[in-house]
Amino acid sequence: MPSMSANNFSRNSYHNHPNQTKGDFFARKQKIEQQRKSLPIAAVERRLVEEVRNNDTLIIVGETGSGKTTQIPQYLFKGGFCRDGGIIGITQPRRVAAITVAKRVSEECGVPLGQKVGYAIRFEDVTSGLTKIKYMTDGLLLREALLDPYLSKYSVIIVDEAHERTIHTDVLLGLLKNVQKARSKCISEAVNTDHNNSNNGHASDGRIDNQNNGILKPCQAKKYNPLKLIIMSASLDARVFSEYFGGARAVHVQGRQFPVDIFYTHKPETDCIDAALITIFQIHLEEGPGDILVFLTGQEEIESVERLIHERLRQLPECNRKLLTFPIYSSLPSEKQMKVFMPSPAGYRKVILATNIAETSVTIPGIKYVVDPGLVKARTYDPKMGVDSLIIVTTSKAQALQRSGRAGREGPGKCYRLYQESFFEKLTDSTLPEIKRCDLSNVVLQLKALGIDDVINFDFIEKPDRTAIVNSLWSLYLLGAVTEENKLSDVGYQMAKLPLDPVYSKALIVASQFGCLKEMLICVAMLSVESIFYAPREKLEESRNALKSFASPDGDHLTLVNVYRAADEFFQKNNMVNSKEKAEKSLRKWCKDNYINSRSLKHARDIHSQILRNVEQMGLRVTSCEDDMLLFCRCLAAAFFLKAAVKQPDGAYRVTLSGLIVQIHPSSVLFRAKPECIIFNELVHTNHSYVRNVSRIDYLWLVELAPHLYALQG
Ligand SMILES: Nc1ncnc2c1ncn2[C@@H]1O[C@H](COP(=O)(O)OP(=O)(O)OP(=O)(O)O)[C@@H](O)[C@H]1O
Repeated sequence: MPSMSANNFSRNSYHNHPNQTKGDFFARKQKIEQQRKSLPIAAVERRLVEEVRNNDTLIIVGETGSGKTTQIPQYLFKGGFCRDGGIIGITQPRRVAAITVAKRVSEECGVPLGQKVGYAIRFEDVTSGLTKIKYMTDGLLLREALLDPYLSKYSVIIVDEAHERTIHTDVLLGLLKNVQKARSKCISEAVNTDHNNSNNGHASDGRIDNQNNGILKPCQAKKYNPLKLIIMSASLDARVFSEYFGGARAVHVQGRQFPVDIFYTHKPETDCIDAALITIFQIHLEEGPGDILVFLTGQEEIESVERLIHERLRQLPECNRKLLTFPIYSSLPSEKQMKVFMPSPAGYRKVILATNIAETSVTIPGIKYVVDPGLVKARTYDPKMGVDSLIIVTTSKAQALQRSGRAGREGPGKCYRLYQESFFEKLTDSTLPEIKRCDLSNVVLQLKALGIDDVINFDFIEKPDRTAIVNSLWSLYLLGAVTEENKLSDVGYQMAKLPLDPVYSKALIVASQFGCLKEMLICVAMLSVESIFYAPREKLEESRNALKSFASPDGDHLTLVNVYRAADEFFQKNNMVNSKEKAEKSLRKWCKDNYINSRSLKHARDIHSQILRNVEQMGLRVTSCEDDMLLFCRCLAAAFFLKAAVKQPDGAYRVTLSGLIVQIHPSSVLFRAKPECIIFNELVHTNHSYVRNVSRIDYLWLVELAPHLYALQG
């Protein structure tokens, strides 16, 4: 093992715009005021507001930490952009950023969160009638467009961190371009519109009047102001966005608040984990105070680095052990995620072990050092096989820049890149847009529901792979969402209304016909959250035993239903004799005793209530199949027939549609039972192809219940 001093870094000074006045000794409010004033963006407040006034679309590129996300919405509010009742909406690619930035801005404005400043993410809306500055995920705004195609309540929409090019951002850009055109046209032409049609382009049942491939009809001129659109990032290629928006103006905000020194290694590193550990300890033992943020590829890597840090700490003298670790990754319960934002106790140094969830937008107080091995786990999708793979790839330059930008937000910072400078030069400028590497069924369904029938010719900023679109259309057709004429069917329209993946939406519709919607609602809610079961490495045996008490011989779906019902029964019993708070506290203890992730369960309960409301509004029949498990398993086959697999002589499984050979994931209750035929919800590729969330079915049910696919296969 290399010694702790093995990492040698060459220094590459990065930026120097020191402006470190920080009112440590003032009261918090004064300190915040001071901080705001010292942000580079504060110097150009007036100019920026003018630019927005003069341009309907504006691209703003400014260094990380310069104040774009937190300040621009406040400047625009002050500049009168909400005067006519309009809202300023800011989209973020990640939930954690939407939440934490909204919290910060509400604090800066001195108002409780959810009033003037709020946030909305899927299944969580912290806004009110008073909200004027609304942070949200890009996916959420996309769903809002389904109900309100003109996004009429917004006067300004800011697409932040556009360089990330998430699938939702790309689709949003196309929609926003459309909305903007329609709203401007309303004003300039003041066309003679049908004043009786108060639903603005929606047919009487709420559907978009789809005459012209989603191009919105000019609407009542008096009703809308033009939509101001701002595209923002620290690291985007302004030219691409400007061209897409017909030569939109781009402005660059110069300067950063604090410098970040970048260091590279002299030699290539062969073991990234070891190199990261060495660097963490170098910083801890040799550098001044300040917390450390380390970028790792996933939960497993984070857990092993955390374990190794604790092992190495034990070898150090007592006085050097004041180092605390905090993990953050997407499936971590959010109360644990939020712990990274708490200040470290006096005398201690915090090490945050993060995936790229902490890469953009967020400010983690106390971070002075960033350790960046230059790797990221990226999702890729093979449309032919229907396989989602998570593979480790090198970051782009844009990602490296974002990562280093997490330091230097409260004072000068340092970023240690665990690769050579020559390697950095070879990195691609930006990451491959998600739309080019993801399953598109959900997007295609949403676009169709928005009236865009010809998805292939939709004005994407960058066209997705044609095969991927065609395959998504094929799956939607098999699910009954799209007709043979390539139109959205009634079922498809119902599916698009639900905030779920198309297969899950379809499962709810099928279950109402089978008479087991109560069970399917639970099942879908539980499948929509990550990591219901909690299996700490040191208590694997105990957690497995706990799982056995809920396990159903029919598979993971009924096991999830059993967990949910047991928890609900426990809660209801307690709630009869105790207050709700006490009953919730007991439920958390029950979860802990049963190795269940209480936050995920709570999330599932919330999702359950929301989708229950949704299906009731849609008029679906919510009944239970009681003890008729056979009926429920048949329903699973009817709902999830697109993902079925048959056992092979060697115990592996052959996926019926693609022919791919897969294994049942060890976390499944059917891992050992190995039934003849299964349906599953998830196919992941790590070192093997695994299927997760698996249930036992009879192959003949597929032929009977999905004849359009299986009768042909014989
Ligand atoms: N939660 C917070 N706690 C303390 N300071 C904060 C917080 N959020 C923001 N700040 C301060 O405000 C500055 C500007 O943050 P902001 O997110 O607006 O920058 P940005 O230009 O959008 O950066 P990025 O491109 O990295 O998203 C930060 O550098 C930091 O000094």
